[in-house]
Order: sequence, then structure tokens, then C-alpha cells
Amino acid sequence: MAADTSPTIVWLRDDLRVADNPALNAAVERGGDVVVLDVLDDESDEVRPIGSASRWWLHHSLTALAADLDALGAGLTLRRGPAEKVVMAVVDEVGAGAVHWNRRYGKAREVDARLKTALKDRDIEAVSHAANLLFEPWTVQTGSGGPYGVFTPFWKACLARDEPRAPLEAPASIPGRAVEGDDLDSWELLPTAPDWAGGMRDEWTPGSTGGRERLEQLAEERLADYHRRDEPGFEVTSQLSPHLRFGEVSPYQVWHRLRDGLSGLAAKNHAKFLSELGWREFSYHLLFHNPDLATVNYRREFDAYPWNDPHDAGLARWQKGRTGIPIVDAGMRQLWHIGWMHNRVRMITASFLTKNLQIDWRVGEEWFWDTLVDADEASNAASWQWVAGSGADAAPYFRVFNPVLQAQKFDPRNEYVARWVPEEGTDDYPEPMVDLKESRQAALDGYEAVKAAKNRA
Ligand SMILES: Cc1cc2nc3c(=O)[nH]c(=O)nc-3n(C[C@H](O)[C@H](O)[C@H](O)COP(=O)(O)OP(=O)(O)OC[C@H]3O[C@@H](n4cnc5c(N)ncnc54)[C@H](O)[C@@H]3O)c2cc1C
Repeated sequence: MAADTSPTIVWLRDDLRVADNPALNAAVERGGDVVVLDVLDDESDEVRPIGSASRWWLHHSLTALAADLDALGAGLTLRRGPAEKVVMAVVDEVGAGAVHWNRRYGKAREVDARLKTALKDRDIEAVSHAANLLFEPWTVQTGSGGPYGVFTPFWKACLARDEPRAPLEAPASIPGRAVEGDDLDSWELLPTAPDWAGGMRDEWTPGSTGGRERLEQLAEERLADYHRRDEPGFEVTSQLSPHLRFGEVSPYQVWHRLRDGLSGLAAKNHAKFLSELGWREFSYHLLFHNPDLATVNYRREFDAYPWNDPHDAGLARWQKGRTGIPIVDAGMRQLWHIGWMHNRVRMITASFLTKNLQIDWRVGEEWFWDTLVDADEASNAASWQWVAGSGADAAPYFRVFNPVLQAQKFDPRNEYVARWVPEEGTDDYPEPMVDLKESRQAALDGYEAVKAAKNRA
């Protein structure tokens, strides 16, 4: 029988890289031409349209990826529309015999499952690969065979398994097949009126090259100071999150880059850093088993919480960084300016919204979804629920962050606040929009309804 040299489609999603991309390597190994396809899907019911800051990132990430693919001999085909329809249309256009992709783990996997069935019904090979998580969510199970709901035993179980595989080299060349597609500019991913992305341009280099630079900086410099990761004024965290979110860098590449050659404090901080990657894995574990994580309370008794009306409670002041609480305002302005916020401050701002203003965590999750360049369907939803108290392994609801004490502890020299709220202490800066003590008590009173619902259940 003659070898099948029909073209293969590689359908890219959250894996915008040429190295350590199992779907791409498998397509090249199969033989025949390779069509590399990216689809902007704002239409499928199961796919959450990405937010404004992520759109900015995506534009630049695709530009970088297209250059990397060109250098290997393949182009990047862009199409817009519901993914199942679009992929099938490209299959027909080129007479593809196979479609490969790397897995995703939220609701959108229903799209992938339907497409796989439809392709197989037509005798077209449809293969999904593990690429974006170190441990496939369904393979990590409790002793009784269920999903984990607590981080520590989850991560212990992961670490007890075989070490994650080594990252794959990029193909030496790709026999690319040109297919007509959209012009990236026609997707209108960049802000124009106004162009609010200046701070992001200064801060970030979207794409694998920028991601690799962050990884090197982590290994060579930042990891040695990582024990100070909770201090927002001191830049020691990796800032790899948007690169991981868009798959420009894979967790396998991160894991293996940090595996050998560390010494001193960097070696000491290594396990802590890996456990942060573990939180990413845990968030995906939760999302896989709870596809509605961004909209439904993980702990259902929180359905009874009497949230305030967001507009009456001052949502706009929180969004604009005008609450009158300096560390909260600093975080919200950092977010607006560079599309990223330090983890400690994400916790403080989220706690302020859900507890001191008693605004539903879903409202905050949506704002972060729109404004973060690393907005991630698993980590964002899981973290918001964690802070609100409704999530898995969440801090007890009554542990309300006091933002003033948090700032004293983690920004003792006021460096972070001074950078983002230079007018603090002048007449231009507003008074606190709520009394912290009273609003904390109001939050705890609201929690009584949750406790009552739990007791009834
Ligand atoms: C309310 C709230 C919302 C959040 N939303 C997101 C989000 O949309 N996307 C996102 O990637 N992270 C989110 N996080 C988690 C965390 O704040 C960021 O991952 C981290 O700040 C990214 O900075 P870094 O890359 O320098 O982190 P590092 O400390 O260098 O950590 C390395 C990597 O580990 C992962 N990671 C670290 N901490 C966490 C965590 N707590 N949960 C899950 N993964 C983690 C990230 O991929 C990160 O890049 C959120 C946290 C909170 C409290």
C-alpha cells in the first residue's frame, strides 16, 4: 500500500510555540505537507471569548509565532469562526488526512470531542496530545479514585509520580503548505481608540523568545531571591504567567530548565517555585472536574451569600484604583497599566472586593479576565473562588485580609505603593471608600447565610 502523504493540519490553541509542541512534531513525523492553523473562535458556546488585554497579547504572540514558523518553512494560517466548522472547512480545502492538536481542559474540550468524532467518522486521523500540563488531570486521583479538592495532597501525589518527560526539540524544518487565511490585522485585536497598551508594550515581549528570556532570568537571577516572592516592590517572581497561558513556553521547558545546575538560595527556593507551577496544575485539575468553575460556586452553600449590588457598592472605584486604600489602588493601577498584578496584591484586591465591598467574586473574575494578559480560565476562576472562600482548599471565609496590615508587612518601605499611587498623602488622593473594620464585620454577617445554607444541606 502506498504511504499516505495527505496533508496534516496542526490546530494550535493555547500552545503558540514551535519547540516542545507534540502536535507539531507528530504532524511532521507523519510525512506530507503540514498546515498550521490558528482559529479565533468567539462564537462556539463552549469557548469563552478572551478579554481585551489577552487580545493585545494574542496579536503579538501570533506575529512572533508566524516568524518562527516561517523560519522553519511553514506559514501560519489564520481563520475566524466557530472552530469545528473552520477546521472541517480547511480539511476539505486541502484534502487533509489527519488533524493533530494539543489538549485543552475546560468546557471547550466538548468542541474538540465533537470534532474528533466527526473526523473519525470520515476516516480522518484525529489525535490529541498532552502538552500544556505536567500531569493530565484525570490521571491524578485520590486513594478512593476521585479528584483532589485540597492542594497539598494533590501536589504530593504529582511529585510521587515519574518525572515529567523532557521537552521536545522544535522540528528541524516543516514542509509547510500555504493556505489562504485572514490577515491578522483584520482580527482587530489591538486597541485603537484609545490605545491603552503603551504600558504593556514597555513591559512585555509576547512570544517564545520573550518567554525564554524570562525563564533564563528566573534561573540566573530571580530564583535566588524567590523567598521574597511576597513583596510586590521587589521583582523576583518569574512573570512567566502570560507566556505559560498562551503556551509560548511549556511547563516541561520550565521544569527541565530548573532541574540541574542550581546552587545556593536558588536551589533552596526551587521546590517552592515548582509548587507554584503545582497551583497551576491544581487549578486545571479543578477546572477539568468542574467546567463551570468561572461561574458556579465550588462550595454550593455560597449560593446563599447576600452579595451587594456592584454599582452601588462602588465597583468603578475599585476598577479605577480610587478606593482610598493605597495597596488596593496600587494593584488595580498596575493591572490597568501593564495587564499583570503581583500575586500577593491579587489576593489583597480580590479580598477587598469580595469581603470589604461584598461584591460577588464573579464580577471581579470578569474584570481580571478582561484586563490581565495572563487571564487563564483555570487559574483565574480557581483563585477568585479561593479568595472569596467559595473555592477548593479556600482560606476560611472569616480570614479577611486587612489591606493596611498587608501593606505594612509586604511593602514595608512603601516602594510598590509609591510607584503606582504617587499622590498618596496629598489632597488628590481620596479618603477610604469604606471603614475596614465595619465592612469586615458586614462581610462576616453575610457569611451567616452561608453557614445556615450549609447546615440545611
Ligand atoms: C484573584 C487572583 C486571580 C488570578 N488570576 C490568574 C490568572 O488569570 N492567570 C494566572 O496565570 N494566574 C492567576 N493567578 C495566580 C497568580 O497570581 C499568578 O499566576 C502569578 O502572579 C503570576 O506571576 P508570576 O508568573 O511571576 O508567578 P511565579 O511566582 O513566578 O509562578 C510561576 C508560575 O506558576 C503559576 N502560578 C503561580 N502562582 C499561582 C497560583 N496561585 N495559582 C495558579 N498558578 C500559579 C503561574 O503559571 C506562574 O507563571 C491569580 C491569583 C489571584 C489571587
